[in-house]
Amino acid sequence: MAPFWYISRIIGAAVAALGSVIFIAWKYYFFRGRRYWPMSKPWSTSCRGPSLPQWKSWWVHGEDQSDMSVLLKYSHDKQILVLGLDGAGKSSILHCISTNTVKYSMAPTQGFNTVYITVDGCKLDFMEIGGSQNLRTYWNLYLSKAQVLIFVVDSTDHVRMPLAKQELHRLLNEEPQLPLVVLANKQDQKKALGISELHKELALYTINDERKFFFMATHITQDEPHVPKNILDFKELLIQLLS
Ligand SMILES: Nc1nc2c(ncn2[C@@H]2O[C@H](COP(=O)(O)OP(=O)(O)OP(=O)(O)O)[C@@H](O)[C@H]2O)c(=O)[nH]1
Ligand SMILES: [Mg+2]
Repeated sequence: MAPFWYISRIIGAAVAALGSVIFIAWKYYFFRGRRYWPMSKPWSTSCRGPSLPQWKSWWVHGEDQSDMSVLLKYSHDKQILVLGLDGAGKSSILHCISTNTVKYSMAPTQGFNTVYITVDGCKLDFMEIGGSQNLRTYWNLYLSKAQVLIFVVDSTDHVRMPLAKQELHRLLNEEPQLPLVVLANKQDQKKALGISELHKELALYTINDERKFFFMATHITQDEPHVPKNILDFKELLIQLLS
């Protein structure tokens, strides 16, 4: 009986050890291909999965809102919502403007992706929500807290242009006053639609006069050693718009 008990203890320990190894391997596999910029960087946070972002500066969550110091703490932050279909280039653009380096994002944003920049003591918080179909249902939830909506379009995606238009106008109907910047991205590509074509395809002529509206061509090419001028212009526009 004793050897059997001894062997069963050894098997039990082996199964536990194997379980740990499988768990570690699974964690490694799950996080290895993430699109998010490393968590160690102070300007970036991100989250996976279906849970909604708990972004403190996005709304004063879980704090006593009657306390004026709390309100003051967040009053200088500007929230910028970055949306657009999957693959449009949202993460790549955010990386570029927050780090001043050019690098394509490596994997689709599975949840949300936040970065910030500080300009003259004012913090600009960017929140990208992934553009895949399941995440688009969350887009509306963040509109009311945003000071500006950036909508990024892949200018080469002719097939999904009607879908991009539909999603954009759905958002615009929700917030008729919210300032809007549409970025016609991937303009480095030969098959990219031009600005006037996109203006028509996206029915941007229907945007009402009450809304502040800007339409810009952008591209990020990894071959270029420096941040493209169009991205710097976009950053400057945002600073002007929010100051
Ligand atoms: N040629 C070209 N490719 C670009 C440009 N911007 C982004 N890309 C490419 O498009 C891919 C998708 O870009 P992302 O930044 O991940 O797109 P996204 O909008 O964040 O996509 P989701 O996170 O899935 O919603 C990148 O991996 C790049 O390969 C651009 O201006 N020009
Ligand atoms: Mg992304």
